[in-house]
Amino acid sequence: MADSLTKTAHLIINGKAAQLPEVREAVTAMREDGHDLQVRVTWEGGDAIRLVHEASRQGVRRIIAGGGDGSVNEIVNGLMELDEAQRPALGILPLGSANDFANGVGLPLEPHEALKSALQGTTRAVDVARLGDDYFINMASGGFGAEITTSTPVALKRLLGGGAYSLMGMLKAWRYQPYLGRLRWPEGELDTPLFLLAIGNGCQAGGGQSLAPEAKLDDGLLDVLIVRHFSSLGEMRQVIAEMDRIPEDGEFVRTIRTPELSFHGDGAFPLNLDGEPRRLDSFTVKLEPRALRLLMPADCRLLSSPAGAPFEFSE
Ligand SMILES: Nc1ncnc2c1ncn2[C@@H]1O[C@H](COP(=O)(O)OP(=O)(O)OP(=O)(O)O)[C@@H](O)[C@H]1O
Ligand SMILES: [Mg+2]
Repeated sequence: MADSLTKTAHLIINGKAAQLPEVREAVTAMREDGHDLQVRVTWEGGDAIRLVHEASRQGVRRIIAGGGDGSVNEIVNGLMELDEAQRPALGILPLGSANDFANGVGLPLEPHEALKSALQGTTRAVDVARLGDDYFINMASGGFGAEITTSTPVALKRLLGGGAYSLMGMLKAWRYQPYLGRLRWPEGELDTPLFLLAIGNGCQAGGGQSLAPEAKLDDGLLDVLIVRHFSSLGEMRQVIAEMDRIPEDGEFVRTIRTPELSFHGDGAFPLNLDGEPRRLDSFTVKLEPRALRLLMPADCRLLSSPAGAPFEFSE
């Protein structure tokens, strides 16, 4: 254990956040505690993946992602390109504006606590979702969910918070159209005009919106939220009421749990992977069960079984 604490960990940090005094202080404090923590800074998108590969070639077994959900997503993609046996464990130093994944997992947000938890915490194998060649660890949100998580998070907050009248006006002004397509999963299918689709490995997106409140990171299942298109204020009130309790089979809101889900649409469907925007006609999301070891506090609420094990080097 003492031996493992002296081994190198890499903090790969978004250049935007690298000079924050509290980050410097946290790194210094961890080094004073005896951790061999090296820092790598990104300049632009794509750097983090390259730095993950470099770290892995140097035999680094722990990588800490310093940044927001986009940085975590990029580092997860870098890690998933590596063979599972060589794949370093992932810790998170949340430095984004939303930090939906870190918040959902319940990771400490204060830099010193976050680094401490990453370097001294337990490691747990968690599922990672894959869509084509892209991985995501937290959530894919589609339809209105994708529009709002990229452009106007305020709108989703209004929907969930009950500001129906203003939202309905806004949707009309946008000439809001439903997304047509068919959802398929191993146990069923659904052909319905969609308002919002959320595919959760983690539980929240869009800056704290709990779209998959029951999601677990290690259950081999995606928690899918399907919200059917609505066209009147009365229907919207019903949607809002249902979003409040997220039923399994409501009039507009439906939830399913599945290891795999595909969507075949009539046109380009806006989709957001961990906050990164895409437009796709059709796609399939599959889980890679327990493919990544996450460094986290032992009592994480997103795990289906409670106890974690202290980080051990496998070599
Ligand atoms: N030095 C840099 N300056 C600006 N952008 C960068 C830099 N390095 C990397 N990036 C890009 O910034 C993107 C977003 O960063 P990140 O997710 O860390 O912050 P954020 O968007 O503020 O966080 P959140 O998604 O939690 O709100 C990354 O995916 C990466 O492509
Ligand atoms: Mg799950």
